[in-house]
Amino acid sequence: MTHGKTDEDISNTHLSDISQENQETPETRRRCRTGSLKKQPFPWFGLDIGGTLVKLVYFEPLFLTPDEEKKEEESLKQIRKYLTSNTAYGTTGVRDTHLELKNIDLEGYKGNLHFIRFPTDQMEVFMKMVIEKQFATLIDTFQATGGGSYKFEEKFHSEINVHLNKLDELVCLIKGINFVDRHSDMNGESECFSIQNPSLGNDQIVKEPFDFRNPYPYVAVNIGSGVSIMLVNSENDFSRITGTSLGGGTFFGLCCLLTKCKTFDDAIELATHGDSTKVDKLVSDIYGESGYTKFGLAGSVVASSFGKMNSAEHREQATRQDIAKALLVTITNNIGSLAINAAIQHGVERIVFVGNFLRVNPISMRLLAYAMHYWSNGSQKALFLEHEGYFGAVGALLGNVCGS
Ligand SMILES: Nc1ncnc2c1ncn2[C@@H]1O[C@H](COP(=O)(O)OP(=O)(O)OP(=O)(O)O)[C@@H](O)[C@H]1O
Ligand SMILES: CC(C)(CO)[C@@H](O)C(=O)NCCC(=O)O
Repeated sequence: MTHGKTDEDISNTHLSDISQENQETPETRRRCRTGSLKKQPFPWFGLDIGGTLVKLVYFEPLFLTPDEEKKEEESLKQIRKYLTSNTAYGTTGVRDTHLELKNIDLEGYKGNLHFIRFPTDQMEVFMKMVIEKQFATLIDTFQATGGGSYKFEEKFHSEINVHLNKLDELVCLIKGINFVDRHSDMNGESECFSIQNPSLGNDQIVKEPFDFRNPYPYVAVNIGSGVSIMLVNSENDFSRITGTSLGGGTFFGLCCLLTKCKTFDDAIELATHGDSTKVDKLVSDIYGESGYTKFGLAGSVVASSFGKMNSAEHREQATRQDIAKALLVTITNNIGSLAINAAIQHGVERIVFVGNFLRVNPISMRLLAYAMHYWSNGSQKALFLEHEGYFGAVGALLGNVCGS
């Protein structure tokens, strides 16, 4: 939970505040006189430097006019080629090709939007790439959001002479959600989906397209390293209502600690083959099979997460897979509980879950969908978006120095 915060701390934010954090340099002022992304020189990037992952969104313009083609410097062509012809950068950078948005319209240009991520602790490698691939000869300012835009600002400036133009992470997130939802069905798929029959006992999910064109109000739950929960009243009006430090970073961190797994994908793979009931104490373990009927707690409900691990016998029986699954269930259910309370408190029906914790993670999606349905008697609905953790970076791309 967000501890020690007063109502005054929970401030309403407007998208027009997007450039409040900007510390303009003479150069950024010069470049943005016109107030339009279109007038920014290519390449167009949006950077979201999070607590665990950096997300980089790159707009690849198609169909440049002959004049623009002629003017396109050789180094710009090289950047375009490097980013669009590779799917891996160094040993840790990945381009999520399945998320590429083709032929989208941006400020009068048609182009493809590419989605790239790498671990935040590999920032040195990214900065080396910026130098080697001559990004810095073409742009001197990255539109950047996330806590790392503050943390790394000085390093970028002093080491590679690149400015980070800081944009608020939650403003970028909401702006990015809105933009991607409106542009992504060009690939023939619905960006927004719910989960069919989430109560089914297995971890497979069947996605059901959801029309997100008129979504307001909705609760947005961003599950990154930590979790932020926002009430979104309209595209330009939202507030952060609560959050929790028990997020994706907690799952991954504890899983590394307890199972010795090395990657997030391995942690999810372990969980896929685990049985959390070997680790958690259920209501049936306390009350017997019938559960605590007087207060509607079925025997299958978790009474105490990790509650069996005080017993040496149970510890011996629990596998790495069981522990990974119990961790995933624990963290997911806790987030689900905060989300449903927030939605009920504010009388909101739609709860949109985003963030990279949901990457390759159908188990959590199903659990969240089930929990929203179960705890609200069907009146609240969990929604998910295909581009999961990339909305902040998209918002940064759109929110150039002058606002867009
Ligand atoms: N390849 C990966 N490496 C590490 N974590 C991953 C990976 N893929 C998914 N995750 C999960 O996603 C989480 C990070 O999500 P996300 O990128 O949305 O947040 P962030 O921006 O880094 O964090 P925050 O917003 O709290 O600063 C990790 O904590 C982990 O649970
Ligand atoms: C600190 C941020 C906003 C960084 O993205 C995120 O990790 C978060 O919302 N953490 C939870 C903080 C809290 O509300 O307890």
